[in-house]
Amino acid sequence: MRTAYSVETVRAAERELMARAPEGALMQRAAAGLAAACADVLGRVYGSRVVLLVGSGDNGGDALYAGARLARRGAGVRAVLLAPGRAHAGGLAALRRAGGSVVAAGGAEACVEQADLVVDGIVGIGGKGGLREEAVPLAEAARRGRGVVVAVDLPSGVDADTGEARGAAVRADVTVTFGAYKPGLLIDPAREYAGVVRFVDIGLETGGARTPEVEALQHADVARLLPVPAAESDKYRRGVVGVAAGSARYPGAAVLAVGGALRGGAGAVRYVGPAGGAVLARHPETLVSERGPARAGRVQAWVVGPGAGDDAATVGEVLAADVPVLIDADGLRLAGVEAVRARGARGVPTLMTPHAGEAAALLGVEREEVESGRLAAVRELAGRYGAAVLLKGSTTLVAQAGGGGAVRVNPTGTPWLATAGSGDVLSGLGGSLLAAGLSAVDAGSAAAYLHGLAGRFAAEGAPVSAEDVAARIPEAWRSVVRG
Ligand SMILES: NC(=O)C1=CN([C@@H]2O[C@H](COP(=O)(O)OP(=O)(O)OC[C@H]3O[C@@H](n4cnc5c(N)ncnc54)[C@H](O)[C@@H]3O)[C@@H](O)[C@H]2O)[C@@H](O)CC1
Ligand SMILES: [K+]
Repeated sequence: MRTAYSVETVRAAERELMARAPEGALMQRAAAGLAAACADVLGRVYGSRVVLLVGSGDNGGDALYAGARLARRGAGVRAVLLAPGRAHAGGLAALRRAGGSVVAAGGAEACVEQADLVVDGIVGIGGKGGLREEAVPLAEAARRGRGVVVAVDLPSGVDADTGEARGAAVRADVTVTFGAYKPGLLIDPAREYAGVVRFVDIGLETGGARTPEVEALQHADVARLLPVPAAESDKYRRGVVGVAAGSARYPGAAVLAVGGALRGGAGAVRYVGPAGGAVLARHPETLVSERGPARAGRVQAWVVGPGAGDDAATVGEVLAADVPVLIDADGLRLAGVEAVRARGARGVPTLMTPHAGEAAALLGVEREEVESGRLAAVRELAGRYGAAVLLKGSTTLVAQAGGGGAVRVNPTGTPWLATAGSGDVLSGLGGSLLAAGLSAVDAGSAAAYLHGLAGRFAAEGAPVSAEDVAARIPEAWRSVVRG
């Protein structure tokens, strides 16, 4: 599990460690890790041109000390001080002792453009808002220039806690982060500014009583969650998932949701709705019922909503059931807050799976607001509905019912998944995992993980259809289980 902690938590852990470690030790550990990462990206340090963008805090101090290390190895290191009177004194002295120099911020763009390596030490976790005016031309020059941009701790200008990038920010190729991941390094849009993230252990202890703000499952975590049939399992013991989806107008949504459900570990898929013919033609193993959800026979979980059109009655019937329910697409619009909250009060799990547009409609805000503040949006929705919420997107997030605790972020997504019907497959897959007995958050995050991997396998650099994604789920499953 990869965990990310809020700035407040990181600061508390730092204070604890600083009380035990020798003066300045943490910054030296950070600088040593940073310098090693810079040397890696440079390949050859001797004779290289390095420019440090240095702000007024310890983030700039890290850059200066790392710059001193590179200068001692023969790099030509120049520091651009954005707040000349307030640059880290010890770091600056170290850089000068090592033969580095300082250039004035005004007119430093050309120097930045020509560098082999630009180190962004403008701000770290102490940053507020986007880049300040004087830093913007330098960040732009770094992006235009020929060199590699390495951000110290996080790209300056992005919000460490939320993943927001509301103003101008540095675009890094590599971010070297210290002690703990910060949520902004895992959540878009900030994640995109970070490039490849490298972690440097400085001895920070974030485990124990400290709750991560965000966590990302990895292969081994997902492998532990996936259901494995026992010798005595029959299809009913493995769980039956009901899919109430599709309409005369959108039969395809039903076919795709069933396709996802069949590959999600439930023992059987029961389909209810007007697209039974289309479903059977594509998936003959489906149990098709002509009757509504309440009389369709036993299921251990329901998926409702994909392609449902305006069929509020079916959604209402599914929500009344005392088994876990995954609500997607049209179902999200048709499910009243009270009906969903009542399920929470009865102790039956609900997982809602909106994309940003659907989440925006439910929250009554603009889509852009959800996209730029994904973490806040997913927590807010999970709070309002008292349900687990999976917010789809380039970095899919899953919040537990109520919106508190650690939010899961899915690391396997690919932009190729932004294709029609891909969400229907995800809903079936998630519902199947619910039926197999996973909690709403586990089912949602394992489904997103497998779905992302399947999307990557299907795409391999080319466009994919939702059916391709569904077909590659078994391969994703195998790759997760084999580790
Ligand atoms: N505290 C520790 O134990 C360690 C801290 N380290 C480094 O220290 C950083 C945190 O240092 P600080 O607390 O000094 O904070 P920062 O270096 O992030 O920045 C704080 C300074 O930047 C100014 N500032 C705020 N927002 C700004 C903006 N948008 N544009 C320009 N300037 C802005 C503030 O006025 C303040 O002077 C970490 O990110 C990490 O790089 C590392 O050395 C590891 C150890
Ligand atoms: K930085």
